[in-house]
Amino acid sequence: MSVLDRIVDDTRDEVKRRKKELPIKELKKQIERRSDGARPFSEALTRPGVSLIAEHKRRSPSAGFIREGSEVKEVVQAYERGGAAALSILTEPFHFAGSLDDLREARTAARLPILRKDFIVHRYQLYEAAAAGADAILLIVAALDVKDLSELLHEARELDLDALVEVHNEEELEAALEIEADVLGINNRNLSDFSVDIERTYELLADIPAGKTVVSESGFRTRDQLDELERVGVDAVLIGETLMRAPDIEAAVRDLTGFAELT
Ligand SMILES: O=P(O)(O)OC[C@@H](O)[C@@H](O)c1c[nH]c2ccccc12
Repeated sequence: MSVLDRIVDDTRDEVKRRKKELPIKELKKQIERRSDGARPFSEALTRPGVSLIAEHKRRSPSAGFIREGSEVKEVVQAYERGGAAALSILTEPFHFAGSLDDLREARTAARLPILRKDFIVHRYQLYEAAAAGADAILLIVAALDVKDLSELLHEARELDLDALVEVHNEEELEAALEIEADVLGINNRNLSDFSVDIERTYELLADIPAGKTVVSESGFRTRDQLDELERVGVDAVLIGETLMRAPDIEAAVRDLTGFAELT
């Protein structure tokens, strides 16, 4: 069984448990009560230059603990000050040590739009995301069949959530285009064996029609790499590990975004 399959199985069990604990109709009430408006996620990615989606990730199956006991507030405020365009908050509990509380905390600590980074397999999770204050959700094509993918994408739109639809190969890209995803994520990391190859982005980019918003995900470290993405027309980049490991997070973000410090 691949790691992805295991995470998806764990997620299905966890969703069953949570649905009993807090029924979807309660989440709907919470969503109605939300007073603060949605923050535009996909718009934030299409500004000039490569937009940075900065990710909060305490641990990962490939790297183990990255920043143990990380304080969300501290990290996301450094991301915002450094010039990130949006936040990605890992909420998966068992393999990434994240939670929806992390997302809620990010929401109050910073003003940037937020992506709920998780393994979405059930509509319940969309309602959870909206209730916790997410502006966007991740849909991983490798984890879903086309019918579920399409239903989740449409239901997300009804909830005013943007969807980042993640692909890793041609076949997955075709599925994402078939369901008319607007925001496509090319994951350079293979979720079955964790190997990372940034070339993946350049290979798949050639088959993406004009008008789509493209995000390149995983494995980035330097400004030069981002310049190259900008040159070929990629809209945004998603970076986690490099930033979470940085001793001075704000400075690391500035180095990548070229965002000048105000004096
Ligand atoms: O930490 P990195 O190499 O900068 O990668 C970030 C992000 O792309 C990665 O965390 C990711 C991409 N797709 C995912 C799906 C689930 C969990 C995590 C991910």
